Amino acid sequence: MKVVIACGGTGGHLFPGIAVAEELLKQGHEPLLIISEKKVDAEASAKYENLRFEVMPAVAKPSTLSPKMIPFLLGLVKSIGQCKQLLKTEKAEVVLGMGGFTSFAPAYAGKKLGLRTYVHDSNAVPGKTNIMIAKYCTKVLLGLEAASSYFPGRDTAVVGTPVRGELENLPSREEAAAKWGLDPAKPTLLVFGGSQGARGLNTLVVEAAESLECQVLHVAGQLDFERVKGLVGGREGYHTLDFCDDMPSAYAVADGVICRSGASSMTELAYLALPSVLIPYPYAADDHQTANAKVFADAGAALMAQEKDLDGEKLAALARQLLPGAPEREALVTQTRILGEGSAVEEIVNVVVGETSAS
Ligand SMILES: CC(=O)N[C@H]1[C@@H](OP(=O)(O)OP(=O)(O)OC[C@H]2O[C@@H](n3ccc(=O)[nH]c3=O)[C@H](O)[C@@H]2O)O[C@H](CO)[C@@H](O)[C@@H]1O
Repeated sequence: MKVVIACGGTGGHLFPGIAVAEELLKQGHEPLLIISEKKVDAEASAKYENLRFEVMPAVAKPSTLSPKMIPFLLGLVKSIGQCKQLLKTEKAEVVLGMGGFTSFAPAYAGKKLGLRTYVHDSNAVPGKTNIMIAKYCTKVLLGLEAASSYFPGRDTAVVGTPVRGELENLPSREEAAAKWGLDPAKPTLLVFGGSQGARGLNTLVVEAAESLECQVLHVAGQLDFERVKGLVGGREGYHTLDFCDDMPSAYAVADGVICRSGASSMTELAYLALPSVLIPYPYAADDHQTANAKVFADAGAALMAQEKDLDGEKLAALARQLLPGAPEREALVTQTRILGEGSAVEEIVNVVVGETSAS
């Protein structure tokens, strides 16, 4: 079956799309991934030589009264035309949008051509674009049950969020520690701020680490890397990097994680049963990262704190609970593992290739 997957713009849309494409390929189907012109898409897709990618311009929607609205609408019309052409040339049978604005034109074009069309939303509070796209879709696929109420009258299915295939086989802790110049025998925290990094979180972690007895692998993000490196100085057992293109090795050395509550990051934590402190990105649309983090915190699968309520000392007290030997750690691991059960990739592929009629 020929399936076009629109998934660019951010790691949180791209990696789940790649995971679905890899499974489709394994099952003998023919996926094609539409990604955006953004650097993050080019970098992340480069290592998947087995997959076919098509770059399409995607412009984020400006606010309704913005003067940018007219060029945006013209761009959108053009983009829909290009997508229709691509779907026809590709002889696509199904369109799957992994969410966000890069999904709009492909999903709309697919609907107009009479193809089965799906959109996936991984957050507890779905994006406005996805709510808009939903009316052109055969079915809306959700990462978290909490999002169902935002799609009244639509056919929805809670399928979870796909995890990248490369996390199936982590390197050994020893190999991973050697890669980062860390000691495999020492407790280790992994810190990252989503695919775009996080200045406030970075500062808090550097402060907290001063009183923690553990190593730190800190992915600071490209924009904040030099500043964080300066703050850390030559501290032993503290490895800072700008972007991590080897998350399996990063997770393999970690006993616990401090990160934002983006849906893909959280899905990976659950899949690997890693305990975490989740610090929602304060400016995320509709505060959806707080809603995401609450799902894990309410299940006892993670600790959660707002950036504004934290200082170095408070964060250190939370992070200590993630380290081996801490009495709280075992329950967090158990609950996280429960949330990681089931395979979203399989469920999505079953829906996408299994259904036969458009609604
Ligand atoms: C600020 C914001 O609005 N972020 C949203 C964005 O997430 P964003 O893409 O920022 O974050 P996610 O947590 O969903 O995904 C991050 C992905 O990037 C990977 N990674 C991260 C750092 C790194 O150095 N290398 C690397 O590979 C992680 O392993 C993960 O797979 O889309 C998600 C899906 O709609 C939302 O849930 C997030 O809330």
